[in-house]
Amino acid sequence: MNGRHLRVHKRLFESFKDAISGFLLALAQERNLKIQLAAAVLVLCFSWSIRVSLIYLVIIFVLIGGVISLELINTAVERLVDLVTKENHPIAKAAKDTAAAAVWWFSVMAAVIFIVIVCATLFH
Ligand SMILES: Nc1ncnc2c1ncn2[C@@H]1O[C@H](COP(=O)(O)OP(=O)(O)OP(=O)(O)O)[C@@H](O)[C@H]1O
Repeated sequence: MNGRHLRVHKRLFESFKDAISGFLLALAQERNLKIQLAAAVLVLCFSWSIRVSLIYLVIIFVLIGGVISLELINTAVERLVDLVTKENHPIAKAAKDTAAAAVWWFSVMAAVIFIVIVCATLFH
């Protein structure tokens, strides 16, 4: 392996390390993220117990990934807003509330899709 390849691998490894430490920091600081991860474990256990099909399981993993990813982006927006201003500002509020709305929308849609999957599995 030459020097250029080693550098590329090192950079890749560093960015994985940064992403994992960002995730662990958010997990330590955000109650919502802990709740969502706990809910994800329950959803996966329940899905396994009713023997959902492989394709439904893949969809459930995508939905869980979507909720967690959006929560992490929401957390990043909150941090950025807090960095920009400590004051009460309507635009700061709009930014935080809009980011929170993104999580809310995806979570509601994920819950609806999960209910459809459960019904389709139990009553097909
Ligand atoms: N600088 C600000 N100016 C105006 N309103 C703000 C400001 N910071 C926060 N808020 C309001 O307070 C709410 C809670 O903000 P906070 O930063 O405490 O997020 P949070 O409670 O950690 O949110 P979440 O539960 O989504 O993690 C925001 O959604 C927003 O409506």
